[in-house]
Amino acid sequence: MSAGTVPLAARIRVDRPAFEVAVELDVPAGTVAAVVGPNGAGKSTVLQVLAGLERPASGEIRLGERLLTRRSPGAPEVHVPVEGRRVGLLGQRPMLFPHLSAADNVAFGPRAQGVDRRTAARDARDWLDRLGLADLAGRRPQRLSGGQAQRVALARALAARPDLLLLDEPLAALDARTAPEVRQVLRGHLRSAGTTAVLVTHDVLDAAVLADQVLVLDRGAVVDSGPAAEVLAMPRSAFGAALAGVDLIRGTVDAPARDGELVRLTTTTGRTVTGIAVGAVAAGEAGAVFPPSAVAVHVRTDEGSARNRWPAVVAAMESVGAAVRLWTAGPNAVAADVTPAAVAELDLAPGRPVELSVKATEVRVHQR
Ligand SMILES: Nc1ncnc2c1ncn2[C@@H]1O[C@H](COP(=O)(O)OP(=O)(O)OP(=O)(O)O)[C@@H](O)[C@H]1O
Repeated sequence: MSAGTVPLAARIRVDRPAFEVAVELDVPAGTVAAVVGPNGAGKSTVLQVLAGLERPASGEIRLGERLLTRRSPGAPEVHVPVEGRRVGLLGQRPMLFPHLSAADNVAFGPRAQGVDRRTAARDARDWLDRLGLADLAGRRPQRLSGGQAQRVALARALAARPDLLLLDEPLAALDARTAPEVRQVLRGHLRSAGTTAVLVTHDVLDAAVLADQVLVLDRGAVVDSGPAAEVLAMPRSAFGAALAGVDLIRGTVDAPARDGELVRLTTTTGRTVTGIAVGAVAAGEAGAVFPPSAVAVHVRTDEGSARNRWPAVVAAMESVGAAVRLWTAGPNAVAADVTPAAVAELDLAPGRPVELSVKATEVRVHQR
């Protein structure tokens, strides 16, 4: 962590036509928080408010010792304007100045802050060098590839030495070959320089590779949050489970269990799921998580109730690599991976009644 690295603490409420966006964010100095969630959940709204482009209905934003925003009854309003916040923003598109070279684009921020021309030029070269772009310093943006331009944009954002870096889908516009390369550059920088950052992404890989903590936003509310590894391994929300590529069934546990013991939960529709307790599980709400590859699909027999065997109806199917992923219909829908041969043999298609089974040893029951 560099000496100037500071933590972010934000509590904000923003009114939107359909709902209120209410988020509390605590990002320790030098760490990265990823904000994920369905379209329209309020992710960009959070970044807009952090950047100072929009005032919240109420709330407070602190960056280290500095109070950037305050709107609360009885206290004078504080709103540090965008240019005074020391907050950098990297969006999907690089938005470089077309008439300036890569180096001049990077030097622009420091120059605007009053840094002398020679120092700004030297710093710009240093940043380009660090991001592996030294050879491209003299190039204009139209002669850069998408990945190179995005790295220049990152250098430009960093050269202004922001206390907080906001990343809004920074890799979304890059092709499948370039995105991993820029992701690595970003990761290297975020780890070594220890920049405090908030990242909005739709890509689970970004969250897994770049983030220390993950917040899942749905209709403006935080429905899950915690260390990235935990949120992805043991999601609490349907969106988090879909993002992590696992099945999640929520229900209630009535007999507590210790770590590693078998424990049973019952859903609101009366289905029971048995799995292995992860940590101590108390009576009350819990989630059962398992990979789609652990779900076996059978022809429906309606033969009683073996453990973790449920009737279901196929709702949708899609090829995923060499497997076929199917989703079942209704509440507690699950995804199951089957072979193309099984699809033919069981005559699987949307609308088809089937039976699903999962071994209890493949199910993890958690109460994060
Ligand atoms: N300036 C605005 N004024 C009023 N409503 C807005 C404004 N910006 C966005 N909204 C609405 O607020 C809600 C949240 O939008 P927001 O862009 O924050 O979501 P998001 O999670 O970033 O979505 P996406 O993943 O599609 O980018 C949406 O319903 C959107 O239509």
